[in-house]
Parts: sequence; C-alpha cells; structure tokens
Amino acid sequence: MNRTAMRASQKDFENSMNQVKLLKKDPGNEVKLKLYALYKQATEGPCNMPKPGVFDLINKAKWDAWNALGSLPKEAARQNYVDLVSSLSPSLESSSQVEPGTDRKSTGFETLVVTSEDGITKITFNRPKKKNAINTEMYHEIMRALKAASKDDSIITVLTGNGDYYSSGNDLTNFTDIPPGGVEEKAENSAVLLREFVGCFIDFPKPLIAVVNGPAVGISVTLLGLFDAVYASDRATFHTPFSHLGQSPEGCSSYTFPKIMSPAKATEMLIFGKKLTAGEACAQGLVTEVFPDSTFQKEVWTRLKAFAKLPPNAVRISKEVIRKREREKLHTVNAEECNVLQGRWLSDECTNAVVNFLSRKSKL
Ligand SMILES: CCCCCC/C=C/C(=O)SCCNC(=O)CCNC(=O)[C@H](O)C(C)(C)COP(=O)(O)OP(=O)(O)OC[C@H]1O[C@@H](n2cnc3c(N)ncnc32)[C@H](O)[C@@H]1OP(=O)(O)O
Repeated sequence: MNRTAMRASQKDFENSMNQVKLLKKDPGNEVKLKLYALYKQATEGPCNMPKPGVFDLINKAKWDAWNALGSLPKEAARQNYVDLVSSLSPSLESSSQVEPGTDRKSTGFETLVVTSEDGITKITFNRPKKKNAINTEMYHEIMRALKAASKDDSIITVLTGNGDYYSSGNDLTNFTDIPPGGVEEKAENSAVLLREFVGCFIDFPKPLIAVVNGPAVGISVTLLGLFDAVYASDRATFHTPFSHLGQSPEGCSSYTFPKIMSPAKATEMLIFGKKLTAGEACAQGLVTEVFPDSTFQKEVWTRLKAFAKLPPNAVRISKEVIRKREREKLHTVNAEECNVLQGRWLSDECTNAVVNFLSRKSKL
C-alpha cells in the first residue's frame, strides 16, 4: 500500500512514536533531527521557540531543523513522520522480546539490560556506542533497577557494561538540555538527581559487585568506593578527569578514596586525573581482583554464582553490619559534594570544558 497517498491517523502517529523507541540501530543524528522536527511540527505547528544561543549546540541544531519546516501543516508533518519511521523499519526490534530458555529479563529499560538468574540480579549498562555514558534517563533507570533488585529474591547485585567500556561516566550532553529556568535551574536539578542517585548506592541493602569489563571514567569510577567488591578485566582503566572538566569529586569519593588508597594516591586520581591500570587500581585497593580479559567473564561468573548460594539472611545482615556505621557519614559527604558540584557546573571552567568536548566532535 502506498502510505504517502494516505492520511496518517493519530493512532498511526502514536504507533510510529513507539516504534522509534524500539530502533535497534541508532539512525544517526540527521534522521534524529528530522524526526524531532516533524514531531514538533505535527504536535505544536510551526517553530515557536526563541532561537537558542550559539553555544547551546544541541538545542540550536534542533531549533534549526524545526524552523526549516516553515509552515508545513500539522497533518503533513504527521504523515512525513510516519513515512520516515516506516522507512527505518528494518532496524526495528521488539524490546519486549525475552530470550528463550535463558534468564529472566526485565523489560521497560531503554539504557540497561536487567536480568535475574542463579540468585544474581545483573544490571548491564547498555549504550555501547556511547561507551555507556550515563545520560539522564540512565540515571533514573539505574535507580529504578537498584530499587527493584533490593526487593527481589536475588542474593547479590552486579553492575557491568555492554561493549568495550564499563562506562565513560556522566554523558556530557546532559549539560546541554537547559530548562526554562536556565543554567541555574539545570545545575540545581542535576545536584538533586546526583544526590538521589548516589544515595541509592549508599543505601543498597545487598552485596553490590562491579564487574568492570573495560575502561571506567568519572562517576563510574568514584561509585566503586561504595561497592562491596570490584572485579576487573586487565583491559580496564580507571580515570576521573574532574579538574580537566572544571568539576570536583562526587560519589562520596572525597571520603572513600583517601580511606581506600591513602590521601596522596587519592589526590593523584581525583585532583590530577591520573589514569590507573587495573593492576594499579588493585594494588591501591580500589579493585578487589584483576583477571586476564580472555578468562574474565568465565572466572568472575563462576565465583559470583558460588557467592549467590550463601544463606540470604546472613549475607544481607552482614552487609548491614558493615555499612551501618558509615551510612550517615556517607550521606553527609554526598550532600556536600553535590552542593560543591552545583557551583562548579555554573563555572566558566566547566562550561568551556563541556563545549570543547561537544564541539570537538560537532555532536548533537
Ligand atoms: C546528574 C548529573 C550528574 C553528574 C555527575 C558528575 C559526573 C562526572 C563525570 O562522570 S566526569 C567524566 C565525564 N566523562 C568524560 O569526560 C569522558 C568523555 N569521553 C571521552 O573522553 C571519550 O569519548 C572516551 C575516552 C570515553 C572514548 O574515546 P574514543 O574511544 O575515542 O571514543 P569516542 O570519543 O569516539 O566515543 C564514542 C561515542 O561516544 C560518545 N561519548 C563517549 N563518552 C561520552 C560522554 N561521557 N558523554 C557524551 N558522549 C560520550 C562520543 O561522543 C562518541 O559519540 P559519537 O559517535 O561522536 O556520536
């Protein structure tokens, strides 16, 4: 049937919006901009937003795309949107698909894969093309997955990454999505989100294990100080370029790192941005054990499956005994770090570093 000869109904439009969420492959920035522009035109009509500033790279690209549609009628924009999505259909997949005969897989996550099997809930960062950078959606999904894992029947919970990276840390494009209240509101919202996010790690009631499959950057490193064990491939590296980004430590690392590795070693990492190999991180106590990459998955999962057979109540109670006397202190540190960062995010040092990263790639 020739779709262009038809009028797309509201239902067709909504189906297409849902299909976009199921895209298997990233359609690329150009197509994403077209989809954005057609969606806005179909729902709001011609571009009605003030033109973003020159440094607001992403919003400016979006504005340009929407504005370029001029006075295209809403119905035509809706039809073009449906046609464009249908032309992308070979790269669609159903996210509700559950692999047959394997473990229980939770659906409803865009940025994670969450499975539960053999007493282990595994939360996998799943943005491999972006080196598992943590965008706003992913912060929320990780919190949701942790809250569910704390209540499910698993004994231990594991975080790991899909692809060659464990995680490249905070997604720097998070800083470009500026709300109507401006950059101050953005900084405040981010500090609230960060505090809640780190709080979930402080309060997590079961043993939390990191399976660090590759390089880790920024917040994905600092959080390791709140894990109960950290197993790393010898491909992994550990790096917190906070000063380079005009930022300051988070994830309670200003407290945990000096305790774990000595104040001077913590300074080298957190202030001077020294990158550690997995072996160095292990020697300094941040990593529990390092495995050759060729046998990493096999060895680690064999070990974790054995741990997960331990009596659940004893495991949970022991975690509580260990965490209890530190919990209040950790929450205080978390609040202080978020406060300091809120100010840093408004600094020229931070703005320039983020603009440099984004414009280096001319990214959206
Ligand atoms: C609620 C807010 C809380 C904030 C908490 C504070 C957190 C602080 C931090 O985590 S600080 C650390 C931030 N991370 C970084 O500075 C790393 C930035 N990325 C890089 O330096 C590099 O991408 C790399 C070294 C990780 C990998 O380099 P390379 O192997 O050359 O790959 P690419 O650079 O081509 O990356 C592929 C693809 O991924 C995108 N990407 C990677 N990391 C990030 C990131 N952190 N933020 C946004 N995007 C990232 C990269 O741009 C490429 O995208 P493209 O293919 O160009 O679309």
